[in-house]
Amino acid sequence: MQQPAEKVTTPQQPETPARTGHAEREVLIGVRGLEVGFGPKTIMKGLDLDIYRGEILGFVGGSGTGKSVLTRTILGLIRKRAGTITVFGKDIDRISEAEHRLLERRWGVLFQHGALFSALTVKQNVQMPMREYLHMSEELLDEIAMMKIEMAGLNPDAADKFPSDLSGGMIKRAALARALALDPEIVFLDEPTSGLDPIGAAEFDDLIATLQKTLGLTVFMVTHDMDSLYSVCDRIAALGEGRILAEGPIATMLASDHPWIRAYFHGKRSRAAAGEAVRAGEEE
Ligand SMILES: Nc1ncnc2c1ncn2[C@@H]1O[C@H](COP(=O)(O)OP(=O)(O)OP(=O)(O)O)[C@@H](O)[C@H]1O
Repeated sequence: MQQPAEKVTTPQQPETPARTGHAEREVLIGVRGLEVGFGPKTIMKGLDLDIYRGEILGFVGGSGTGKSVLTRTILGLIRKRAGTITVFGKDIDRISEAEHRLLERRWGVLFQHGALFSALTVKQNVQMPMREYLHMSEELLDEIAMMKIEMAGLNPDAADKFPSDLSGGMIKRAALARALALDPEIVFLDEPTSGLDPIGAAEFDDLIATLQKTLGLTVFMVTHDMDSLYSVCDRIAALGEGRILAEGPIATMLASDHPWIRAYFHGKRSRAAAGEAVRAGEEE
C-alpha cells in the first residue's frame, strides 16, 4: 500500500522562503497525480510535487527510479499517462502552442552531460536559444552571450573554444551559460556536479547558490552528490516506487524511516558530507 509522503518540518530549519519574507510560498511548478510509463513499465504512479519560487530543490532517488523521466515530463519531452502539471500557474495541457513557447523561455535546462553542440563554439552554443526565441542584432547577441559566459564563471577566452577543447567543469559551466541565456526564472540541472572533482563540484555548487541569491533563481537539481544536498539545497525530494517518498529539508531526510532514505542519508558518504557541512559552518 502506498504511504503518503512524509512532510516533517523542524523548528531549526524553517521553510525555505522565510528568506524571501513571504509566509505563502509561490508554487512555480505543481505536479499532481502524475502517471508516466513506457509500454508495460510504469515509472510514475501518482506522483505529487511542488517546486517553490526561489528555492533550490534537490531531487534524489535510486538509479532508474525516474528522476530524468520526471524532469523530461515537466519539460514536455515525455507524454504523461495521467495527472496534471502546472507551470507558472498554467496547466500545460490547457495552453496553446504559442503559450507553450512563451513558457519555454522562462526555464533553462542543463542536461546531464552538458549536451552542447560539438560543432559550435561556446558562444554559439549560448546564442542558440536566443536565436530561436529572440530577435536581436548580432552585436547584442554577442554582448549578452559574453555576459552569460562570465556569469557562469568562465573566462571570456572560453567563448571561442569548441566543447572538445573544454574540461568537464568548463563544459558544465558552458551548459549553464546556455541554460541562463534567456534569463530564466527556473533552471533544471540534471546531475550538474557528476564527473567533476570535489573542488570543481564545490565551486559549481557555490556558483548555483550565488545565482540563486543574486538572480532570485529557482533551481531544480537532480543529484547524487551528498555535498550538494547538504551545502546548497533548501529542500530535498526523494523519489522511489513511482512517487515522492519524502520531501523537506535535510533534517526531514535524516528523520525518515523509509529504508532507502535511511540507507542513503545515514551511509558513510552522507556522514562525511554532514561532517564537512558542520566544519564549514564553524569556519564561517
Ligand atoms: N524513452 C524511454 N523508453 C523506455 N523506457 C525509458 C525511457 N526513458 C526512460 N526509461 C526508463 O525509465 C526508467 C527511469 O529512467 P530515468 O533515466 O528517469 O532514471 P534516473 O532516476 O534518472 O536514473 P539515473 O540516476 O541512473 O540517471 C528506467 O527504467 C529507464 O530505462
